[in-house]
Amino acid sequence: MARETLSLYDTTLRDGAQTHGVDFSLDDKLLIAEQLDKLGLDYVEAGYPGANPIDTELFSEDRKVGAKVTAFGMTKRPGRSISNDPGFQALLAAEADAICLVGKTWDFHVDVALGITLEENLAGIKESVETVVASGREALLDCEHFFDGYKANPDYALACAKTAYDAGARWVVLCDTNGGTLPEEVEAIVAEVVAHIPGDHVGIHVHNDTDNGVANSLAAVRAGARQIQGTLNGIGERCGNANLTSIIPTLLLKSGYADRFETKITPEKLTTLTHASRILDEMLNQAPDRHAPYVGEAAFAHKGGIHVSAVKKDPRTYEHVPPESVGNVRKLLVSNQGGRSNILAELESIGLTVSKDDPRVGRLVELVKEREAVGYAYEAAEASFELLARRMLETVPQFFDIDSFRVMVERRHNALGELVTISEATVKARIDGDSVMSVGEGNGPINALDNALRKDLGPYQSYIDDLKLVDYKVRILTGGTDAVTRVLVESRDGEGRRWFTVGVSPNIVDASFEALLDSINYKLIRDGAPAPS
Ligand SMILES: CC(=O)SCCNC(=O)CCNC(=O)[C@H](O)C(C)(C)COP(=O)(O)OP(=O)(O)OC[C@H]1O[C@@H](n2cnc3c(N)ncnc32)[C@H](O)[C@@H]1OP(=O)(O)O
Ligand SMILES: CC(=O)C(=O)O
Repeated sequence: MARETLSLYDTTLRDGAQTHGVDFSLDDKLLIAEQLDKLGLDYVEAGYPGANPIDTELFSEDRKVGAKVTAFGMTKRPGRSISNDPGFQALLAAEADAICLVGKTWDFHVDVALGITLEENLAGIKESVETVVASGREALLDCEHFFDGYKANPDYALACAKTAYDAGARWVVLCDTNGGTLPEEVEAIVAEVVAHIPGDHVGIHVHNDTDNGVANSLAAVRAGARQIQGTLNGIGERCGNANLTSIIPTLLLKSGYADRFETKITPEKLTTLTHASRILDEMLNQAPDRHAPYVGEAAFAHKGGIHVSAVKKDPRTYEHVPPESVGNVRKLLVSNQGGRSNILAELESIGLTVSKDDPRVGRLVELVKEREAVGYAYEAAEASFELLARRMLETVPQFFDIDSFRVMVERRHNALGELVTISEATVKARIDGDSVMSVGEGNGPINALDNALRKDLGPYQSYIDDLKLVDYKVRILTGGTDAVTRVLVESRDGEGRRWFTVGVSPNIVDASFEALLDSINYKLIRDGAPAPS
């Protein structure tokens, strides 16, 4: 049976820009638009020309990509002609393939927000859509608050949508603007709309205020809508928009959708999904959501020993889709929830071949469990696990020894009379028989200690010159006087490789020092530094 076409419309760069804490530069927008285009979206709504200088500049040039570049704006201002409406003129001046207008469809909003009659609003929608069509661009109408409007006054909400369709809108998009509608309501209302407007002209745009953004979009498709609007990672106003990063793989990989519909996203393009999702986070300078469906780091991470044992036999035992189909990877975690299978899988991934029956594997499992019981967390610190395993399974060089360290924090007035806090650290190391003393300063005691430790490692210095401490996390594990501190350190080198190490101690400086030492030793081993003579 021939599959029906579904149109995918991305509004990361417009509704996503309305996310609390998100500000895109022009370059950010161009980079994300490129990713969306690679992924195979039909429309990229790139912004709101006239609303701010970045969006106006973006639409001042022809930014041709495969997807239809769409400019967003509102229907004409009440009481003004279009020629006398600067906002509408900015839209018409935009270099865009399509123009998406937002129009009021809830009688309450027409009354309260616009303060005009219901007829005036209908006339505004008609004239606005007709003007876009006459300009040679494809027109879409985002029917703002459609579902709330339909519940309050179905005839009027439908009349607004129908007016836009009759005026030539390619898509009439039903919006759950306040995000409070539930899937069963969406399904019932969309089914009623498609009795009046053909489904292949009806779209859905929902917000996630009841955590039903994805479910509502799929409900609309089941009821007959054929365009879905959403954003990468579900960013957007308030609780976000429908998450395309979840919707897209669901459409391509799940029966009931994959066998009924086709989109421009091929299985090959789908493998760029995880990358696109992470690039957006990187750009927004935020940690990716580890637990995000399909693309999160934990989406295919198996921790329970029973799971790992079965996944090694056949991944389908605990995975609903293959991770590689969305460009993600499987992770088999080492932790106190694991057994021999977890450890063997991790050893294999770091290139250590050990037989399943080797007694050292059992000892390593026990050691991991003992250390996790006192606060270590190896699933988050794979480099520290690798050091632990290598030390048990092979001979690891002792590159240097630390004889002692001292850290000092002093608060005092400087020569200008200002109150300043100074941190200084001294580290005494023995390297190849030589004693080396280094002093470091920093913006805090750990930074000073890190600087001192990495200042002079003699013959090993060139191996760690490009090592950078990029993240540092502290967690107090038990309360009261018995509290221990766990420190997780993320390091990166000049080749962009990242690794995580852990230290645990009742003393935060000691815990940090242990994690820093692991990080340096890991780098020396990975880069093949020679053992001291
Ligand atoms: C559901 C959505 O996400 S819609 C998109 C929301 N996104 C944004 O608002 C981001 C970009 N917006 C902006 O930069 C500004 O709001 C602008 C440039 C569009 C308008 O700025 P201003 O002219 O200062 O107006 P302001 O933002 O204060 O108020 C919006 C005006 O548009 C009117 N309006 C709102 N929706 C519509 C509509 N669909 N059609 C016509 N007019 C509308 C409002 O009644 C209000 O008019 P009023 O000032 O006469 O009361
Ligand atoms: C248009 C839009 O973003 C909304 O109604 O939610």
